[in-house]
Amino acid sequence: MSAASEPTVPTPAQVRRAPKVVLHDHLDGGLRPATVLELAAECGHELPPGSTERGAESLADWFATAADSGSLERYLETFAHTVAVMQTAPALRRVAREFVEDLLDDGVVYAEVRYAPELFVEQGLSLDDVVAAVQEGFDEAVAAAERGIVVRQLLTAMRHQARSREIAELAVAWRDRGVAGFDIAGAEAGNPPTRHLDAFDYLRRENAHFTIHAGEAFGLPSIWEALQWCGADRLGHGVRIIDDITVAEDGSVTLGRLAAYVRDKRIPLELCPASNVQTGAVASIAEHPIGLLNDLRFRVTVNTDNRLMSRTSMTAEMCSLVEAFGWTLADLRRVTVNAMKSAFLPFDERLALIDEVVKPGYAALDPTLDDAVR
Ligand SMILES: O=c1[nH]cnc2c1ncn2[C@H]1C[C@H](O)[C@@H](CO)O1
Ligand SMILES: [Zn+2]
Repeated sequence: MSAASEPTVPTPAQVRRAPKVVLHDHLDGGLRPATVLELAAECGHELPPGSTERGAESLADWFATAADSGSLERYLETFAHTVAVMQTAPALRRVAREFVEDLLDDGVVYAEVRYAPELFVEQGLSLDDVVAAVQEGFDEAVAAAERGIVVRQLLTAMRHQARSREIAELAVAWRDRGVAGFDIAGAEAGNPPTRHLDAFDYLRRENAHFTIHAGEAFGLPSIWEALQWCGADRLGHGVRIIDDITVAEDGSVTLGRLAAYVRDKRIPLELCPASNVQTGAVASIAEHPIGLLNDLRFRVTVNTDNRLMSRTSMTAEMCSLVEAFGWTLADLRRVTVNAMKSAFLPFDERLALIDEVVKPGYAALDPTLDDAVR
């Protein structure tokens, strides 16, 4: 559904050029396959059998196929091969720099990039060293870019581990040096958000921002805990909120109390369609709740999650939504403005990006686009 009077169904070329905002994109899920090969050779990491001989294309296939597992746990196993090659400062810097170069190529104008610093200390880096190396890589790419892009880090704690308070403190220590917030990730079942209440309490006392992976591989209780016990600003995925929405045969829709709360409070949903299909959270893009959630005016945002594992990009995600749901340029603009409104950036900076970058970028694609953004 579109707010424009004459809906414009965008072409893939228009989608590529459209300004994009990504709030949920993992650093260790977005390496270039060729870089994985080179870094693995440098550090002696053994990749899946045959990868080195068959080259980057074949390694890309391996990641996408192995991640296409129908289970979050098996999807996450593929990260062993990216995490292993990111254990030095030069490797982290390179991965971070290339990550931003690829975002630029994809038309992204604002990105929050997350990763778990605790995973990169196997060879002696401190947590501070890790954050500094990633920031250097981002800064290099931003400085070299031909157009503007704003990039921030989100520091993730692994939910099955016990370092969340420490990582939360790290996020606060780096808050004025490129880190915009905090997150927890990893296997959701058996590791509820309330395991990390101490970290979340601390962050709230520090007036800091955080999102929580919730409602991806586990359902409503996880979303409820993330919001009502932990105080999350946003939901990483949150797709299972659909379980609290009933559509009757006549098409009328009833929201349960939690779904109503999420919509009433404008809680941003960091939806990642391609990733959800791979982990089995949804059966197909066409059946993804994002179509209904967008129609019902939840605060929907579109994200990639892991570009390598899900063989995706913001352009690809948006094109798949245009194809599956007939989304127009006005729909793409709405989710982009939604994402920018939901960013962990100061209000004036968010507003400036919406007014000076996002809206003019869409107007350049279609000057007739209705100016009223829902
Ligand atoms: O979609 C996800 N759900 C839960 N955990 C995830 C997802 N994508 C990546 N991760 C994990 C694997 C990474 O090593 C970690 C930090 O980026 O976060
Ligand atoms: Zn994720």
